[in-house]
Amino acid sequence: MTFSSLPQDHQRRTAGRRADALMDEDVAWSESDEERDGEQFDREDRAALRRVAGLSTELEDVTEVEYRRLRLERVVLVGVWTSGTVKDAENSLAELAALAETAGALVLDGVIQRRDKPDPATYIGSGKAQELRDVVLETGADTVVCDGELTPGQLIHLEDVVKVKVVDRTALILDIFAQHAKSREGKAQVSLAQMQYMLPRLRGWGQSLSRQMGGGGSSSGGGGMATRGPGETKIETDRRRIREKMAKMRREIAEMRTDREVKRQERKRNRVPSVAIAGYTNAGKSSLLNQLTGAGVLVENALFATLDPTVRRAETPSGRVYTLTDTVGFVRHLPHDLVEAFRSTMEEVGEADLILHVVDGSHPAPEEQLAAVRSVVREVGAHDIPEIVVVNKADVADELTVQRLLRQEKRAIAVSAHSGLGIEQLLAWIDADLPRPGVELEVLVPYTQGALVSRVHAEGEVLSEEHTPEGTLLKAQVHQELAALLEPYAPAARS
Ligand SMILES: Nc1nc2c(ncn2[C@@H]2O[C@H](COP(=O)(O)OP(=O)(O)OP(=O)(O)O)[C@@H](O)[C@H]2O)c(=O)[nH]1
Ligand SMILES: [Mg+2]
Repeated sequence: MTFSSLPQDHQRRTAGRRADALMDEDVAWSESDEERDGEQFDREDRAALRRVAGLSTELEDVTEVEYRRLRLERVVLVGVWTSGTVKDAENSLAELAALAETAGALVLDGVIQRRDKPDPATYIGSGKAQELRDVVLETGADTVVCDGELTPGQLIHLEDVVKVKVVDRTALILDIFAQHAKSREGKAQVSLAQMQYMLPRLRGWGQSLSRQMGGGGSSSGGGGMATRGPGETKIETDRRRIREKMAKMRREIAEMRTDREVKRQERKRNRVPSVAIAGYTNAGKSSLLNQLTGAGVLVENALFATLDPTVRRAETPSGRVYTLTDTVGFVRHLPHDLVEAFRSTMEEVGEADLILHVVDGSHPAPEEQLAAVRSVVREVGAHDIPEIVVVNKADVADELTVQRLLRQEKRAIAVSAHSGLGIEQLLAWIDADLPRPGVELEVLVPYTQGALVSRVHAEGEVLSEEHTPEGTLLKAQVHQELAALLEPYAPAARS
């Protein structure tokens, strides 16, 4: 069953509105109990009611639990503007629109209400909620998306007023992640976050359901519809099953993590420096990875195109080898459950030697994006890792914005992952910022040990190289392990 098909609160639906909508009344409905009670419905209401087919209060499989999936819906956006300028509020709603479209919805309209804080009962004020109902009717929307995380109560109450499905930003982001996750680990992480989100809301919706189904004040005397709601016991059972499922999921994720951990440890042991590409969603992280390494990672003008970290081997202009990791994009108000679920993935960022923080220079509010990313990066404990701010899309960005960012950020560079502008310099910066290997030595490596020389090039930093009759005379900085291997070739005088 899907919760999205829960009956709207039709008992309390007043008639009279839009009598014209009844002109093409569906015959099936003219025979319903409610109709005989003299109630009339809007076309949207009827459509919503009709979706009830197959409604079951039984949770067959908790993984099937739906939490208002948002796909191919016709949506109206609504935001509460509490602080900042009107421009900020509009940007936020524009981002919500991009998110909704990424989830596969069609955005019909968007409204913002100026308030000190969201209404505790209905998110927007009750008067505005009525206006929103009108917008819903005018546009023929079947879903309202709120630009925030709503309490279970707010979701229910607002649904009561607008009479269509209401979802919040968190559910929307979870939905996009669910659609985009490809790896087993990614899918499991999203599922876990969805269940976490669902848990408190299950109760709310359960109550709503029982109120609707057994609800008082029904003119049909409470005999027509089910008189028994799913009841607390039923909800408790569902919640327990979800919790069990979550525990199992956590164990599975922990196992999958081990595998990746092993690989990461291996890279660490081999002293391969790692560079993580982090940044706001759609900033051009994957494009940059492709530009820097020639990898064919999926690039899409959609939010959260990348959900699984991709690791690529790369080489600096001077020949040092490092790994470059593409990561999940960030977004403002990333649901906390999701941050938790993706913690292991984000730890890739947390353990990097250098972070390339990509920001879309053509975005109206790049500073906000930088701040949003940093707040999550802090959460995974990656705050003291050196960072290069990569102002991307310089080919289309406003020159003044780019200059402003370059001024504000300590170590920032303007590039275009498309045209290649600035990439050469960025590569040089990466080279310079990679951790220096610890041991400086001078060795004379016989030509029979060519492999060792190659390793010095790849893993260390060659300061000078000379080909003598006896072998390669190298002055280089290398890590401990390599230094030990080179030990036999150090001229006795110097060791
Ligand atoms: N004009 C311009 N567009 C760019 C540039 N780099 C990336 N884009 C576009 O920006 C969009 C997002 O690029 P991606 O590389 O997928 O961005 P991402 O940061 O990996 O996004 P997610 O994985 O969704 O978080 C795509 O439409 C790219 O073509 C650039 O330098 N200039
Ligand atoms: Mg990407």
